[in-house]
Amino acid sequence: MAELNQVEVWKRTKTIGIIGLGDMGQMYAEKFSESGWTVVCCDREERYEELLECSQNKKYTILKNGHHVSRISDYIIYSVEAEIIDKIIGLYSPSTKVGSVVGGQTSCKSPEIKALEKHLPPDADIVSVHSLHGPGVDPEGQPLVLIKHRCHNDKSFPFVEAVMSSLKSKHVYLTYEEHDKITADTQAVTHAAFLSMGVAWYKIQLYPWTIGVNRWFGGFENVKVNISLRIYSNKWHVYAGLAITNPAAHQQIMQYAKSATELFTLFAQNKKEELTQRLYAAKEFVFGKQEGLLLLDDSILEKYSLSQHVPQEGEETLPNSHLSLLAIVDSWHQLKINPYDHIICSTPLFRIFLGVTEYLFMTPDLLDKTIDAAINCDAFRADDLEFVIAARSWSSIVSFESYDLYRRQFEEVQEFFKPMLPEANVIGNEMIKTILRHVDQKKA
Ligand SMILES: NC(=O)C1=CN([C@@H]2O[C@H](COP(=O)(O)OP(=O)(O)OC[C@H]3O[C@@H](n4cnc5c(N)ncnc54)[C@H](OP(=O)(O)O)[C@@H]3O)[C@@H](O)[C@H]2O)C=CC1
Ligand SMILES: O=C(O)C(=O)Cc1ccc(O)cc1
Repeated sequence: MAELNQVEVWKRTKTIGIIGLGDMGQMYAEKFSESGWTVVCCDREERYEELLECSQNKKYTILKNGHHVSRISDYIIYSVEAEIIDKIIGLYSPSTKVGSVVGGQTSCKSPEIKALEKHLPPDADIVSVHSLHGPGVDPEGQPLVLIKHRCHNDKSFPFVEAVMSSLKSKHVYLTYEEHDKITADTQAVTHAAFLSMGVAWYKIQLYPWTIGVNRWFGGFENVKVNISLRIYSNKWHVYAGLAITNPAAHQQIMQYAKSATELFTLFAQNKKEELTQRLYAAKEFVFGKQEGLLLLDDSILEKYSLSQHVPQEGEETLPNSHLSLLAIVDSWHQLKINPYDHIICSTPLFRIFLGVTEYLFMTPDLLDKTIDAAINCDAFRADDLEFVIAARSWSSIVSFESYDLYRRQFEEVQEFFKPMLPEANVIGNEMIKTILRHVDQKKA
């Protein structure tokens, strides 16, 4: 990190440029300018007047387009859709200020780095970043990946670090290859699981929180519903981009669908012994060396329900087969991934997903009860079947690299849940805050 004096000099003399003033770009513009940096930004030129209008009380300046931003900025961040990153970098690169540093904020780094190498003038340095959380989460303490890719000037990297320190995030230093491998393991599969739950509920036309305590009730189910709806309240391109552009993610998502299919087949064939052996082997591989307190427990999640129903005495919740959670642990085992290795570079959603699977596998008797429910209780069979079909369908869409189908499937489900999204976001935010606080306390 640079000396304080040096940072103050940079703050007075350097300009930060942001191309793409969507959710993430806007968050960066606000945080950097609030910390005293000079920030200029733009979105598509058609939005210039509108953005000028609504940025009147802001500390950052709106410019007409990426050429205007690029020619005066010392650090330029491209914060646009992953699908168009090559095109946009190609468009504005000729205007890059001589000797500046350039990077991007897309969620998968190989295409971004390739585009920067291909289009930037050779005097520009390349440092890319990735905040591992959505725009609604406070960046303080969250992982922020910094990729020092090409630095002729030894001040370039400390300069970018100084800018980024405005976010108060935890800096994680990786190469772009390491970044993409890890985020395929963490983000892409996590999203595949919750996206598949959403499709399954949509296909059976069920708002899971509306059917009383009989099914989809309790802490686990709150996590599934809240996180799934949280993903569907975001923009489709964020999830499509990070899954489709990352080749490592294709393999992971395919394995997740395969694990879900194979476990479901064991349920349907009544093969309890085989199922038990397979899940215990996965448990040993993933959680065998875990000691100490669990990341999460069911009781802290119980209050975050979208349901208005107050449980009455004598009302019992049927045990769920938790296929979506069994399948993730099985796929970690099949791919020999230790999810704890990635916690340093993980998103809140991944930590929550790991927390609930850990709870399921490590709480005495819970896994056995779940296996028993999967084999002997058919209350969730139809839902599980829809889940398997949904997981396979997402896996095909991603491996065929179809942005169009991804968008159509995502938006169909988004439309179904639309009336509940604002409320789900409020509850989901509270749940995430509590969980993160809880996980931090346990880690401490
Ligand atoms: N949202 C999240 O949770 C996170 C997202 N990311 C990544 O950050 C990037 C941005 O995401 P996010 O902010 O959520 O997405 P948004 O869609 O909110 O923002 C992207 C913005 O870039 C604009 N844009 C498109 N073309 C141009 C152009 N030629 N010049 C200037 N602006 C342009 C888009 O306009 P238009 O909509 O009209 O196309 C849009 O406003 C993505 O690559 C995403 O993967 C990273 C971490 C978290
Ligand atoms: O936490 C998650 O997985 C999210 O859904 C938010 C998100 C989306 C894209 C990113 O590149 C980083 C974070």
